[in-house]
Amino acid sequence: MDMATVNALPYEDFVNLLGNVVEKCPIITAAVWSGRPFLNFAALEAAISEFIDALPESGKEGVLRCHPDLAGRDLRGGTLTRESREEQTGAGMDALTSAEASRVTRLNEEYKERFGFPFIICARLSDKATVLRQLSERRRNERAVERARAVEEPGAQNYSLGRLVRCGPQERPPKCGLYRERQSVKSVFPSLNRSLHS
Ligand SMILES: NC(=O)N[C@H]1NC(=O)NC1=O
Repeated sequence: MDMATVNALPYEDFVNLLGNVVEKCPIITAAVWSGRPFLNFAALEAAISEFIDALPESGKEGVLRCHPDLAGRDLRGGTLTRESREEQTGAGMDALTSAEASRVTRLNEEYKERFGFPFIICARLSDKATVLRQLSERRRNERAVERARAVEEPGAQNYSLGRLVRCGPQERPPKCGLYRERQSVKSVFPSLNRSLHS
């Protein structure tokens, strides 16, 4: 989908399509909608980043809290968003041994107890060894350090912004962040085109 199409989307379609670019935080998409028209992909990406960066620390922590635990009850109970399920299963979170699952659960609880928000990692860029190692290491960070680390963590990846919106020919793929990193647009464009014009 190109930027002209994105810019022309009515509010409802804009939020229906891009509302989960930051996991379960459609308010971010609803807020940046008023920034249309976006000159290019980078401008849309920047608007999302700037909204998150402008949040008070409590707001940033709220965005972090909207993310499901890795290998948590949402995965076990089948209540993850489709995108989170793809990400977590892609990192092997559904294929842990019972010892690994117990360790992830314990470390997740310890992490949340210390920081007040869940451990966040870009599962798409990780495997279960990376998840276990980072969870074990990062739980010892200072709070402010870890909050910044979590916010900057390459996107906990639903439909990536780059997957929904085609960068211009000269544009670089978006930086990672809490929203989903670039994917190949072709892989979803036809279906999105169908969904928008169904
Ligand atoms: N806790 C956490 O990182 N969850 C997210 N990460 C990711 O890539 N998908 C998720 O569900």
